[in-house]
Amino acid sequence: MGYTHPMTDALVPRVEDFDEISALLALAFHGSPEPELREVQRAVFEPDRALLVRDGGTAVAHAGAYTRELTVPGAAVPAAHVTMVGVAPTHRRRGLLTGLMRRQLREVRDAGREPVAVLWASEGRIYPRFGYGLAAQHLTLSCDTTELRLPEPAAAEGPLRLDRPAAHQAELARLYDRVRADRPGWSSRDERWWAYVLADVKTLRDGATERRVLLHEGPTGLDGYALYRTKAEWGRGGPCGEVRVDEVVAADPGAYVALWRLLLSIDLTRRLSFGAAAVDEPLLRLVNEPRQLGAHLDDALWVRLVDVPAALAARRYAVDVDMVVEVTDELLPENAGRWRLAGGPSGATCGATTAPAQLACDVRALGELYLGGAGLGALAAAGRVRELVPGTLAAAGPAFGWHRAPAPMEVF
Ligand SMILES: CC(=O)SCCNC(=O)CCNC(=O)[C@H](O)C(C)(C)COP(=O)(O)OP(=O)(O)OC[C@H]1O[C@@H](n2cnc3c(N)ncnc32)[C@H](O)[C@@H]1OP(=O)(O)O
Repeated sequence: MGYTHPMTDALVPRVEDFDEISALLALAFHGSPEPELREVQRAVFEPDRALLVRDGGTAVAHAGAYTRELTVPGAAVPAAHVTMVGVAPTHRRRGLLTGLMRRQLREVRDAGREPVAVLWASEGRIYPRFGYGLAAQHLTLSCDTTELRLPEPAAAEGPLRLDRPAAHQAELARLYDRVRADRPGWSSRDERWWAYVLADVKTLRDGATERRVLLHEGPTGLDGYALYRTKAEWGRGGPCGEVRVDEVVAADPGAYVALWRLLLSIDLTRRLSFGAAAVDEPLLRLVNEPRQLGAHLDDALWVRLVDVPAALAARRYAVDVDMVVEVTDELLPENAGRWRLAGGPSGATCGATTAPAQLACDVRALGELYLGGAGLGALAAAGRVRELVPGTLAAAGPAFGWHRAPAPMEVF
């Protein structure tokens, strides 16, 4: 049986189809189906949220979603975490992805539970056409640690312990949840997600050690942890090993510095890499030579407002804002029209209005602004937001910002 139109032909797979989906994604991402990784991914797979296209019985296109919360400025909102998107090389550029994205967004919208969708894109050019805007960037650090010093501690730093991460899952989860509340871009992690995050697939270690957790004890218990591994290397000048940091979570500045002090000075290592640094990572404000952090800017989260008024009302705003915005949305026409947003640091409302608009933009620009990481002024300067009433940008710009930059953690 061949396919005719992916909007109608995409099926909701069964859990038993996972191996086939996994093989399709390995094909699309140029990997080989790897049994240990497959089991880790199977544990978080949500078949009832997935869409699978078959051609003559063979899986040729897939898109999935995870049910998680996303921290946004001042709140956490249910968000469809879109994932595992792939089309077989033999079936690309025939509109399969377009059909899957349209159907997925329609289903999320009609279910009415998640006002936004969020994803990591393999390539930035794929998702804007579906209304996704680049809402969060991140830094990858590649440092020569011999060039970096941290300030001496003002007071004695708490004790540090090293252990196997899995032995501390519940403690890590409690701390993560405490810190997550104030970090737009972090996603909720239930037990399954913690198992996913802590899984340490051997074939993905690239010659490095197993993953370790570094724990910092504050006066009232655990207040910081780092997940990392090391890789031994020897050169003509002697040891030149590498520290590979996956995650640093600290509820207290003292814990943060203590963790980094150890990570930056592990014996026999000379380099450190960290792929999940925030654009406003405190380390940039601590080291004596920020340039030597070797920071590289990358795109991270792409956000799509699925229900514009519900999404805009769900986040908070840095300062009071009251304005009317005219929105266009080709894929979800319910979002198009004029919306009055009235909000501030303690909450917001948003509803349809016939009042004249002060700003105009497409739904993608709103996705870009949603986590507080993109400037309204920058979008206006790019011609992507139009100021219809002079003065609106200056008044509304600060409202859409936030005191912390959005900073995603794991790639999902
Ligand atoms: C959230 C995630 O999982 S991100 C991971 C995405 N997956 C991958 O990168 C794996 C490898 N790539 C693929 O599997 C496929 O190429 C996909 C999924 C990116 C695209 O699937 P397709 O079915 O070929 O997309 P489709 O035919 O619907 O293309 C729609 C439009 O997007 C464009 N487009 C799609 N993918 C790309 C791309 N990678 N680069 C540039 N343009 C692209 C097409 O040219 C087309 O444009 P047009 O409408 O102007 O003709």
